Amino acid sequence: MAYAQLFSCHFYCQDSWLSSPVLVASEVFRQSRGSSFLSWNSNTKKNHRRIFMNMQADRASKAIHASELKIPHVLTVAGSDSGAGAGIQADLKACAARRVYCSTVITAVTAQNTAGVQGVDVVSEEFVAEQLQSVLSDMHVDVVKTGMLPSPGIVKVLCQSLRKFPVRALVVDPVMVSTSGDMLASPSVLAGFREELLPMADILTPNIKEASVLLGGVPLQSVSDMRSAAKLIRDMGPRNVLVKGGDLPDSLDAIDVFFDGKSFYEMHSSRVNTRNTHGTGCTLASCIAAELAKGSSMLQAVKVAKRFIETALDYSRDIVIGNGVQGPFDHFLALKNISQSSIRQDRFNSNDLLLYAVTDAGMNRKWDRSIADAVKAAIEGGATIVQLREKEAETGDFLDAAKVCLKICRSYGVPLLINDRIDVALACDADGVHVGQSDLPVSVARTLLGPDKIIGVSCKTPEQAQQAWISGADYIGCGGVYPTNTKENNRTIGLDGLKAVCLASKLPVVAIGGISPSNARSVMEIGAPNLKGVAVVSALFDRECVLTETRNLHALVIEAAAALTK
Ligand SMILES: Cc1ncc(COP(=O)(O)OP(=O)(O)O)c(N)n1
Ligand SMILES: Cc1nc(C(=O)O)sc1CCOP(=O)(O)O
Ligand SMILES: [Mg+2]
Repeated sequence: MAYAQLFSCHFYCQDSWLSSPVLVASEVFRQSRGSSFLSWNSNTKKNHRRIFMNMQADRASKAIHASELKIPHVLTVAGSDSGAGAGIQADLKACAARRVYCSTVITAVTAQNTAGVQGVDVVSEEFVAEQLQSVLSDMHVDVVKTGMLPSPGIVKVLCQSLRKFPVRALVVDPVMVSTSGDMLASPSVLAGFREELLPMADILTPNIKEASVLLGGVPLQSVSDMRSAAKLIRDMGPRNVLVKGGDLPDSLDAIDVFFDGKSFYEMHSSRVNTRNTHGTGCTLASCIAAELAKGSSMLQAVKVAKRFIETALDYSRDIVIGNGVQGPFDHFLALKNISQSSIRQDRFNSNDLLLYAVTDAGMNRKWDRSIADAVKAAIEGGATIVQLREKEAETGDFLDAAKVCLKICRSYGVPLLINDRIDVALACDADGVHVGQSDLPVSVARTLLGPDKIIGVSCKTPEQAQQAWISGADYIGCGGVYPTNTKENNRTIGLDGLKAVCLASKLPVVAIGGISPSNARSVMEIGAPNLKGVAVVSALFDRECVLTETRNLHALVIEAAAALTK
C-alpha cells in the first residue's frame, strides 16, 4: 500500500505518464460508483482525503498494470553443467536467444566438461520441491521444460507441483544418458516417467537412444523404426512426440520424426559437420518451450526450434572451446565472424584518433584509385582510424566497399567507422559510426549498435559537446577548424571554437576541417588534453600519393603529440 501511495502522487501530477487514458477514465468512473464511494459517510476532510488517496493509489496500480509488459516465461527443471554447454546453462542461453524469460529449478549439479561427466551431486527432492514452490507460487510461468530428473523422488515432487500450479504446456526432454555416454538418471526413474510424467507432457523429445530405453531396449535403425517408436511412445501419454534422429546411422540429413497422434512429419535439416554439438538436445527442448510460451502451435514451435539448432551449429562449426571430443556451441550466433586478428582488446582507445583518415569517393575517382587501395595506403602511411564517408554511393556499393575495407582494416588492427549509415555499419559489422547533428541521434545509434561499437558525433558548440557525453558518444569530431572545400557550407569555428568544445566535454576530441601538414601542429598545440588528433580528407586523399602524404602528416602529429607530453 505504501508503495502504491508513493506512486499515486507521482501519477496524479503527471497524467501523461499513464499508459492508457481510456483505462484511467473508466477507472475513475468505476471508483466514483465503487467501494470507495460507498464508504463515504460524512463530509469530513479526513474522509475525503482518504478516499481521494485510495482512488489515486488504485489508479496508479491500475496504470502500472496497464503498462505491464508480459514476458513469455519458461521454467526449466534440469541439472547444471559446469562446462555450460548443456543443462540449465544451455536452457538459459536458448531462452535468452529466443527472447524469453527463463527461471531455473536445479535438480543436480554435474562436474562436466567437453570430455564427459566427471561427477554428479543430486539435489534432494525436498530442496527441488522448495525451488519449485518458490518459482511457481510467485512467477507466472507459461511453460515448464524438464531435463535431467535424476531420482524418482524428484519426478514425484515435480508432478505434484505441476498439479498444484498448472502451466500452459509441459515439454519433457527425457535426459537419461549424456551425449558422452554417461548415465544421468537411475533406471528407477523410468517407472516414474511412465506412470506420472509422460501422461502430463505436451511433448516428449527423446533421441534414438532414449526412445529405445523407453521402449525397453528395442534398437532403432531407420526412419521407419523412428515412426513406430513415436507411435508407441505416444501411447504412454504425451500428446506429441519428437524422436530425434541425429544419431541415426548412414543418414546425410538430420531427420527427426514428429507425431501428433494423427499425422507424422519428417523434419529434415542438413547435418552440420562440427564437433560442437554438446547441448543440442537441451537447447532444442528449450526452444520448443520458448516458442510455445510465445504462443506458437506445437508444430510451428518444433520447426522453429529445429531451424535454430541448425543455424547455431552452422555458426559455431569452427569455434574451439575445451579439449574434449564434443564442444559447446554458440547460442547467440555471434562468434562466427570472430577471428584472432579481429578480437580487439579495447572497445575504443582514444589514442586511435591521432591520425583519422576520412575517405572521399570523388577524390579517389579523380586520382583513379579504388577505395580499397586508398584505405590500404593511408593505413600503411600511419592512419590510426579510418572513416568511410561515401556521400553519393548506392547502398549496395557502399556495403561492398565497406566489407572490403573492413577486411583490410582488421588485418592491420585499425578500426573502421562508417559515416552516417548505421544500416551499413550493422550489415558489415564495422567497428562503429560517425554521425552529425542532423543524422540519426547518438542515443538511437547506440540502441541499434549496442554497447561495444564506437560512436563519434560532430560538435561545433560547447552545448553540443555536453550533450554528446550525455547521449553516450565515444568521441567528438570538432570543426571546421579551418575553411574546407570538402564539405559544402561548413561553418568554420577556428581554434578558439575547437578549444571551447574540448573544454566543455570529458570526451576525447578529434579536430577536422581544412587540416594539413601546414597547420596540424597549431591544432595539436591548442593546449586541451582531450584533443587527441586530427581528422583529414583532402590532405591525404586529394593528392597523388596517399602513402607519402599520410606518412608526412603522421610524423608531424606524432612529434606534436610527443612534445605535448614532455
Ligand atoms: C571525424 C569527423 N568529424 C566530423 C564529421 C562531420 O560529420 P557530419 O557533421 O555528420 O557531416 P558529414 O561528414 O556527414 O557530411 C565527420 N564526418 N567526421
Ligand atoms: C567531413 C567534414 N566535417 C567537417 C566538420 O566541420 O564537421 S569538415 C569536413 C571536411 C574535412 O575535409 P578536409 O580535411 O578536406 O578539409
Ligand atoms: Mg553526417
